[in-house]
Amino acid sequence: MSDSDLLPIVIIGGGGHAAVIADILLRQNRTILAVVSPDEISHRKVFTGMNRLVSDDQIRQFDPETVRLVNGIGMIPRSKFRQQVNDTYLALDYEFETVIANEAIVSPYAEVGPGVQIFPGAIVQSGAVLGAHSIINTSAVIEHDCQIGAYNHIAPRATLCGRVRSESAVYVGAGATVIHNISLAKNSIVTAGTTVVSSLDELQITYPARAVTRSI
Ligand SMILES: CC(=O)SCCNC(=O)CCNC(=O)[C@H](O)C(C)(C)COP(=O)(O)OP(=O)(O)OC[C@H]1O[C@@H](n2cnc3c(N)ncnc32)[C@H](O)[C@@H]1OP(=O)(O)O
Repeated sequence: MSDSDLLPIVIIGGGGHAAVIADILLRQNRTILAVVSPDEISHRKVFTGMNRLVSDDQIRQFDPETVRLVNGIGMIPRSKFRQQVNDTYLALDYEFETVIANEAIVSPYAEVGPGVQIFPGAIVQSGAVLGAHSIINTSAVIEHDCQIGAYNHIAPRATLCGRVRSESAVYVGAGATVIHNISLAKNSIVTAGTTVVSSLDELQITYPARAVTRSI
């Protein structure tokens, strides 16, 4: 597919996550038709000159065959909102663009699902599989043969070592390390900064060890 075949984009959301995505897309010379945000977006320079739509309903003015959507809503632990937005528009036959920053390193031997977003500095190694609509945030590392489920968020500088497997809607916080061969079940959460050395069950959350300070 040549650049001219790429469809224009509508970004859903106007916050920080959307701003990073707009920046990535502009540097790839993509056309951004509109940013959907009930809130003002003009304080973020990257949106300068862009058309703002105030309501999700206005997306339907675009024929699904003529645009691609990008979900610019950041993922919050325990929130299903991001996924619900995708489900709504997928049911209406819209497709979500896969966004890979120029500054990300993605092995040609990795598989990247539809709607995945890979931010600058991220590394996805050979044999990794990224499930649909997952976010691989800034400088996250997905090592060889990891299998990441749909709607995961791997936050900035998190590292998944070799052959980590995650099911859907897993959240790995910033700077966390998950050692090799670990499984993270559906809806589990690794809090920021944690080193995970044993697998997590569904809806489990793991916290890092903390230094204890007391008077001596
Ligand atoms: C571009 C971007 O910015 S993307 C966003 C990146 N952001 C992140 O990665 C942060 C993700 N968030 C986290 O990791 C959070 O810690 C959460 C939301 C998962 C915490 O979840 P909760 O279960 O609600 O934890 P809660 O806030 O109730 O805290 C429980 C205890 O754990 C502690 N705690 C929570 N998170 C952490 C953490 N990451 N490291 C150390 N201690 C923590 C709290 O201080 C609290 O301690 P206390 O009981 O002694 O008071």
